[in-house]
Amino acid sequence: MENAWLARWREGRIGFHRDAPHPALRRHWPGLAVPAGTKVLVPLCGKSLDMRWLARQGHPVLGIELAPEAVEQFLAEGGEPVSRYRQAGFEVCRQGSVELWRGDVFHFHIEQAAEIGAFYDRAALIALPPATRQRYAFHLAQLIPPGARGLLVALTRAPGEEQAGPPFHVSEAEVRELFAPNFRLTLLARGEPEAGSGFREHVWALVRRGPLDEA
Ligand SMILES: C[S@@+](CC[C@H](N)C(=O)[O-])C[C@H]1O[C@@H](n2cnc3c(N)ncnc32)[C@H](O)[C@@H]1O
Repeated sequence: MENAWLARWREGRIGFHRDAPHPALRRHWPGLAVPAGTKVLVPLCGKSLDMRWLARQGHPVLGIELAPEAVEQFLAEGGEPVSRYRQAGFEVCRQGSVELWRGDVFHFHIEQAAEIGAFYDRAALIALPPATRQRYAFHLAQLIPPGARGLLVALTRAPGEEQAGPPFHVSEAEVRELFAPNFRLTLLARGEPEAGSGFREHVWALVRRGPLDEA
């Protein structure tokens, strides 16, 4: 069966896309104190302008995205020259200091992740169905070195709507359960319910634990 996200991109059903960098990124990224020059992994990146914002803060960015439309639209909207090559089964497109790896995030492995030192997940975890979220949290932990930090913007749905999705309702308890084995978590902010949808975004800071860093 075709991944439902590919159909969404083909049909232009991308209500999740924002036409400006996410306020939570602008507000909370500086507090993580990730040094400029640190490469930031952006899993399930879509064509998010958050990647350009991160690049402007001096970070090389590595986005991973399944949908060719997302990648091509991002590059076209950037308007800068693009270089393309294939690596490890991915089509990699580089524009300025942003590289987009087109393919399945679960096929992206540690050998390709050598330089990554931080991450940013907005609407990646919550794009995945329950069983896949466990796999994602574990996979992310494999790609991120001890001490690396990241921001996670998750989402809850209005009471009574929790079974719908995507985007999926992911409670605070589930975020803790998924990530606590490998990350230290701090809930930074609980957003207000969005008018109409009732979606609430929650912002978390995560730090990858080292082997001696007890839960
Ligand atoms: C809810 S959107 C969020 C996009 C982006 N983070 C943003 O904030 O606009 C989720 C994205 O994940 C992509 N996606 C879904 N499954 C994926 C997978 N297994 N590997 C890579 N990308 C995937 C979809 O195509 C979609 O663009």
